[in-house]
Amino acid sequence: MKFYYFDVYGRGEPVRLLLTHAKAEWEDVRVTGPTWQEFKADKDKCKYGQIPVLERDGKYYSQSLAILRYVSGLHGYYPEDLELRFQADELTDLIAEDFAMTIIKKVFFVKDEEEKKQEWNKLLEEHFPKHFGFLEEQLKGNSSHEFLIGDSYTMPDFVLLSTYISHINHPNRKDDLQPILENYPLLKAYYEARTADFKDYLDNLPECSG
Ligand SMILES: N[C@@H](CCC(=O)N[C@@H](CS)C(=O)NCC(=O)O)C(=O)O
Repeated sequence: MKFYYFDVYGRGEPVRLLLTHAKAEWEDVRVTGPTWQEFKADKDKCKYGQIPVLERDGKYYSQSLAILRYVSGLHGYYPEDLELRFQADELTDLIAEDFAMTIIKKVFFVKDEEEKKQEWNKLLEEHFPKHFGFLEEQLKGNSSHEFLIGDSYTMPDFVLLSTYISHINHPNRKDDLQPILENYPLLKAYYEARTADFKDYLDNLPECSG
């Protein structure tokens, strides 16, 4: 398998984490400049002119969350039970779209520095406490408290872990976010335990802006 994405965490990191945890055979292809223009123009590989794209056995797959579901199914992280599968989908959409993409849209895509600062402060006051609260409740309601669903990794765990890399422990953002996390003890313990599972990966992780 080859996973094509820019040299950022963004929409690609959950898939990278999942394939790493699964010990899958895969190549992390970080597309840049001229390679990107060439790849984007190739409609057989990059159907929608956007990445992430997954290549497997000569086929190309698009859309980050569809790819995530696909590799989750391949590697046993997508529950068979319909109710649990719904929970996995629900949490994945909540974390990937409502929690993480909102941060990107409200802050990273804003060009004006003053406006960016104001939006970031608003996220610190409202967005992070709200989403940390949702996640704390989910962990509280799960008998193991160690994972989002059941007692082992499922798809949304990789999405949540990727928020730690992109935001909560990111050198540019952790001083603002870690004090807020102190109010959510189960979530804090979750991040500590889960990142410990990825120690080697995290020690060798390329530093990206987000
Ligand atoms: N809904 C798509 C969105 C993909 C997307 O917006 N990709 C961005 C990078 S995060 C991209 O390829 N941007 C370059 C471009 O559109 O030319 C997904 O989730 O995969």
